[in-house]
This record gives sequence, C-alpha cells and structure tokens, in this order.
Amino acid sequence: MNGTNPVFSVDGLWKVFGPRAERVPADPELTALPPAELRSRTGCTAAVRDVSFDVRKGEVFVVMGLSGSGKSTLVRCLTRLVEPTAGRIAVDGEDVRAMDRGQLRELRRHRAAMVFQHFGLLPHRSVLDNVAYGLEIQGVGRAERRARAAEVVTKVGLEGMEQRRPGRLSGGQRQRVGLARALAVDPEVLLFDEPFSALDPLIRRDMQEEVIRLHREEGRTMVFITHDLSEALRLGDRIALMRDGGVVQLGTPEEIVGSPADDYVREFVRDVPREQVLTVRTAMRAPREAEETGPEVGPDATVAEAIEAVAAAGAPARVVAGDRCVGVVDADTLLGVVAKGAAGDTSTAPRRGPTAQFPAPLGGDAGPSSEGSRGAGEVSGAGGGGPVAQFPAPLGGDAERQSQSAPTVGGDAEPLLGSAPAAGSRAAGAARVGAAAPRERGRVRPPAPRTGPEDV
Ligand SMILES: Nc1ncnc2c1ncn2[C@@H]1O[C@H](COP(=O)(O)OP(=O)(O)OP(=O)(O)O)[C@@H](O)[C@H]1O
Repeated sequence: MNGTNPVFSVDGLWKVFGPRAERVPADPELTALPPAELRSRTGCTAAVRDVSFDVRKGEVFVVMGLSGSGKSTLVRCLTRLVEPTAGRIAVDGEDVRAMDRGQLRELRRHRAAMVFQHFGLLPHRSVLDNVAYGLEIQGVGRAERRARAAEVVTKVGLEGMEQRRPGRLSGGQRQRVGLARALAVDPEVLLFDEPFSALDPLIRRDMQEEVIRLHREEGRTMVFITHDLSEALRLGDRIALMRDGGVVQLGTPEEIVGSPADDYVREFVRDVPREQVLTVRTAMRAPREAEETGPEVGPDATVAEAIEAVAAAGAPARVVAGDRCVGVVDADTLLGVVAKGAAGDTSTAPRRGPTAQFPAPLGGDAGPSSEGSRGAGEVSGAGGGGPVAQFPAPLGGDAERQSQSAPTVGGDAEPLLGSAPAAGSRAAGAARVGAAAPRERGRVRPPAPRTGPEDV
C-alpha cells in the first residue's frame, strides 16, 4: 500500500472564509496569528491552515477533530465542493485546482463519491431507484443501472427491501441506502462526512462494521470524517487529528495513542485503553536464552491479545514474524505499556479493561524465573480467580514506579512506533494469537469511550 502513488496529495492547503481571504495565506504576519486574533484583525476564519498529507491507495484515512476544527471544509476542498484559498491538491497526480467544471463533475461522480450524514434520499423513489440514481445521472441505461443497483443493495445488507420507500426504513437502513448509492458508481475513493453521527450507538457500530467489511472485501480507498475518537481508532489506518484548521498529528492509531505529538493530543487520547490499540511491538524485549517455547503472537497483535495469550499459558509469549522470533513479551513489558498510560493519569477513576481485572499486587518480584515458572493454577487461587488472575503480577502496587522501571517499554516504545505496520499486515499478525477474542482481525476494537478535551 505504502509504495504506490497516493490517490490524493494535498500540499500547503488553506481555506480562509471572509473578506479578501487570499491575503491571509500570503502574509506571514497574518498566518502567525491565533484564530481569534485573525478574526478580529481581518474578519477572516482560517478553516483550513497550511495542511499537507497524502491519502494512500487502499487506506482508510480518518480526519478527526472537535466541532469547528475544519474537518468538513478540508474534505470538501478535495473535490472543490469548497473552493480552496491556496495550496495544491492532486488526485492521481492530476491537479484538482486546474480542473474545469466538466472535469470536476467527472471527479465527483465517478472518482470520489461522498456519503453524507443527511443522506439526501429521494422520498418518492424505492430503495433500488435511490441507489440507481447516481448511475441514472451518469446516463447508464435503465436495465443496467437497476442490475448494478440490485448488486450493491445486496452488498450493504438490504436485500428484500428493494421496493421500499425511504420513509419506511430505519435511520441505519437509510444510511445503508446512502452508502449503496455512493458505491453503485464504483468510485475510486469514498468520502464520508460524519455519516453515522445521527445514528444511535448500536446502529452506528453496525455501520462501522459495514464500512470495515466493505473495505476489507474491496480495498477501496476511504476518507472518513468523524469527531468521535473511538470511531477514528476503530476505522482508521491513519488519522489526521485537526485543531483550529491545522493538523496537529497525523499517524496510525498506535502512533497517536502511543506517542501523542503534544499535550493537546495527549489529553485527547487520555482515556483510550492503550492495551487495545498498542501492539506488541511497543512491549517486546529481546528474547532470552531458553525462551524457545511458549505461546506465539504476531507482531501486530494488540497488547490486550498478548495479555490473554500470556495469561492462558502462564509464560512469556514469543513475537514471531514469518519464521523469525523478533522479540518476547512478558508480564512486565505488557503491564508496563498499560501502566505507562495510567501513570500520567492518576487523577482519573480506575480505567476499564484488563488492568482492572488484575489481581492485587503480589509483592512485586517478578524476575524472569517467576514469569517462566509460575504455573496457571498457582496464582489463580490467590489472585481473585479467572484466567486473567493467572497472569503474574510484577507490580509493586505503584503504577508510576512500574512505568519507570520497565525499560523495555520506556526505551523501545517510541522508535518502534515509528515503524508501525499497515493495516494489512496487522491482520496477518493478529491471526497468530490463539487466545485472542473472536473479533475483527487487523482492526482496533476499543470499547467506546467518547474522549477528548471536551465532548462534542
Ligand atoms: N461558509 C462558511 N463561512 C464562514 N465560516 C465558515 C464557513 N464554513 C465553515 N466555516 C468556519 O470554518 C471553521 C471550520 O468549519 P468546519 O465545518 O469545517 O468544521 P468541522 O470540524 O467540520 O465541524 P463540525 O464537526 O461541527 O462539522 C469553523 O470555524 C466554521 O465556523
């Protein structure tokens, strides 16, 4: 995926609303002003400020940020639904800003279809005809467009509802029709503008699964806007986190959660269960002698999956890539990852997830021998029962101290995160984890904490 040319390439993009907007990007004094001052001095709002990124072929690229951070404006600039003020945009190497009206129409209809939150369905048309609508605009003949529409209706799980009117569909079903309509024109890229934010949480999750399934089956490039961090983590191969029109961090979910670029991002991801996002790459250490046995996990397994594997076996797990053991994760290193998040966050209530289930500290001495030799049954009685209680507990009861004394985590996390894998390889790696929960492989599935500096 990474070796191919980008689908969209954005360089130094600005969108300024207000009088004589073009002067803003051109004037270093004005570009340096904070948003409020820029507004009071010029009457202008810089909705997008000097943003650069590539959307790679086949990836789900998420644009995330709080309300008003510039997400919609940015994504609308990609096909010039909003006219950029300055900067370059290319689609498959073609200059979007140089396109004439006909080329733009072609771009929007065939190459980059948008799925909106308000799906804009035609109330007097059946599901099938709504889905076929985009093809109708393209001039595709009736028989062909209905056949193609029927295919995508099935693909999005609406088989049997072809003749219904939108008014007789639930919100989730209507959103599926909107999605089917975009898919019917077989665009190279799907652009989603907060498509699920009006749906209730269960249906929303359903639709997220749908997007993941479609992406997995078709490998279609997707740009997805959301203000919901858990949605971004669930869907994104990479996430651009926006604030005040700028991108404050662009990276994989693992990079954003594991190595926040600044305090703003750190605060944003504070409540994310790190063990469900970070992979064992963050936690592994060099293998020691006589560590040739034990469970195996792929390099893209999450820390949570590795905890399960280590807990079930009562022994460290080998991280295996291809035929090669590239490292080992054990109780210390895995807990270190979890504790590192908790250490900076002592003011909050206890976090959910595996950490909360660990037995009370057992004295803190968990050298290599205790990890290797402690049998599953030995600890479970003392620690509160359940498979998780079998996990040796090396903490002395002080998360902060543990995080400082976990050199593998502190020392290795950042550099390893830099080489975070692509989604496809995540899938391959995760399949090794015998004890992993039956969930989507290769995708992060955190519970749904709505986190952020403020809830939007
Ligand atoms: N047509 C417009 N005229 C003037 N200002 C605008 C216009 N459209 C957007 N803005 C401003 O640009 C900034 C970014 O808006 P935008 O809608 O892109 O944010 P967003 O992150 O998509 O927000 P939301 O999540 O609420 O949709 C906001 O300050 C907004 O008020």
